[in-house]
Amino acid sequence: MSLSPKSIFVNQLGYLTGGQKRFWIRARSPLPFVLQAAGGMAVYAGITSPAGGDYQAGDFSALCAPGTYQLEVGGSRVPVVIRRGAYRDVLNALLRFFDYQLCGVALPASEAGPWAHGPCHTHPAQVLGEARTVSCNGGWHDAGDYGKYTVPAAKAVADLLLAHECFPSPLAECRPMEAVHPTPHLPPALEVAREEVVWLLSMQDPETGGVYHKVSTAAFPPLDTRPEDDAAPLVLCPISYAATATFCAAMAHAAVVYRPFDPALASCAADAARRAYAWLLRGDMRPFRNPAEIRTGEYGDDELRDELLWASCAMLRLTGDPACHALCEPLLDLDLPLELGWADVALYGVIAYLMAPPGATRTDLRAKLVQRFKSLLDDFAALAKAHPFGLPMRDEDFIWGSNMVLLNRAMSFLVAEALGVYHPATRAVVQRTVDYLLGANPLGQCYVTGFGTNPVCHPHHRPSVADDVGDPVPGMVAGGPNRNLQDEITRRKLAGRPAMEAYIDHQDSYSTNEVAIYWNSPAVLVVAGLMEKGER
Ligand SMILES: OC[C@H]1CNC[C@@H](O)[C@@H]1O[C@@H]1O[C@H](CO)[C@@H](O[C@@H]2O[C@H](CO)[C@@H](O)[C@H](O)[C@H]2O)[C@H](O)[C@H]1O
Ligand SMILES: [Ca+2]
Ligand SMILES: [Zn+2]
Repeated sequence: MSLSPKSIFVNQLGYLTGGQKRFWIRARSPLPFVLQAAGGMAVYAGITSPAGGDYQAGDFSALCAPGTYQLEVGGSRVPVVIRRGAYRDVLNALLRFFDYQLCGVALPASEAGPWAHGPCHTHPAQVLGEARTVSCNGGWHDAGDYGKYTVPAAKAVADLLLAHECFPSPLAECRPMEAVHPTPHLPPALEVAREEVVWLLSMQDPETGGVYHKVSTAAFPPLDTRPEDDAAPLVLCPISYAATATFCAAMAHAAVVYRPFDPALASCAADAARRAYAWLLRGDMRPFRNPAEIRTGEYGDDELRDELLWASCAMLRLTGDPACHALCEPLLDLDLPLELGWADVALYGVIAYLMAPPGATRTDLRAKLVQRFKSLLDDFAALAKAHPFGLPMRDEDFIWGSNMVLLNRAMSFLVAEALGVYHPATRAVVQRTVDYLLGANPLGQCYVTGFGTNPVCHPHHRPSVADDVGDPVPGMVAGGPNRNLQDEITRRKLAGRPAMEAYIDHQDSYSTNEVAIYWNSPAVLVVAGLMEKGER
């Protein structure tokens, strides 16, 4: 049977010498395969085995010698690389993406290369419905738009702080855009995240401790608007429960992590967290809805007990205060979905509880949470076992931001292991996730801009569309397949496609091809974690 090279799916950045190495083909029956070293000598041979659906998988983990090989299967050949540090460059780019998203600062060509731009959105924002203005520039643009939203920012910050806490050494090799960060420079993930922490602090109302939901223009500007040309008035949208709770959690987390590196910032964050927590205990759990005159992203969320759970556990970790524990207990008893999303955040709460000083927590409750964490991973492992590409995903999980759903699940395994909760499936799930993200998927698509033999070239990302640079900003994770076809171009072009193929590399496909800070943030942790487990 002859195969087109387009039916052979590999991790397009390569494989770590000591790691698990697998490729996939679209074929119904097993096929022999050979790996040839430069010069054509066959150095490894095997036969594929059924992976589920129309897919076969070939495993060549036993081949560890670094090199560039030709994989020959079904009469076609594709290059395969095995090398130490195969993911070092992409990790660096995934982290530098946050610097490219910086708002209010000029990105010099010395750091940003051709994607340099002037300062943007430096004007103050008007508090909706009031004459008052607030200066809340800085921080990161959320995604392909220029809005800055507290709730997803909190996830992105938490992920980068957890990445630093769990895997500091792979991240130590990254190089943020130092020229745009103040001195003293911090470990890379903390250096990058500090900008968002400082911006978040500006989103808290000094009077009440409540936190504004977002700052944006009233509507999304046209796609070909450069950052520095987006001059429409900025509006600060009302304080919300979700913003205040996720802010509280992220600030409490930052207060712990930055203490040894930037004690002044840590103490500001601790104080802000306390005031936000006090607001929560007074505030009513009202979901945020966009005001009538505002048409940018809403980040609405009707279930807010998980945000209170996350805030309470993060405050417990920061303060050890038994009053926080009293609030954590009933919330931890609820059957809230253990996720790391922007709306479902309960697993951040469980992680914070398990990272709290043992003396501040109950041993039996810790044991119960470890058990719940383990069974969550068991469920993910069962999904991965049944999935042709070994992913902890069902078809219904391929939604808007499906790459984040997948990365969050891989992140769950890695953070669990960092907390001493081991699972036999961790290494395989994490490797398969990175293989999928970097090209081993039914579209042969590498979902990170600037990387792979088939990278994302046309992301829904205003700076990349508006500039006169051919290639998009590098290191951005695209949202990925979304079987719900939620934009006009996917409805027109992708009707009936299988879930994993409901993606199009087109700038107008905001529901499959946008980028977002909270899609890159789990990718930073997962790739760093894989490097930690393999060898760099
Ligand atoms: O596209 C990324 C963001 C760009 N900035 C504006 C934001 O509003 C936008 O966020 C996305 O906004 C989408 C539309 O509100 C969100 O999509 C929703 O995501 C839900 C799952 O989180 C799905 O169940 C639901 O069908 C889908 O509409 C998605 O999560 C969320 O990441
Ligand atoms: Ca929620
Ligand atoms: Zn800006």
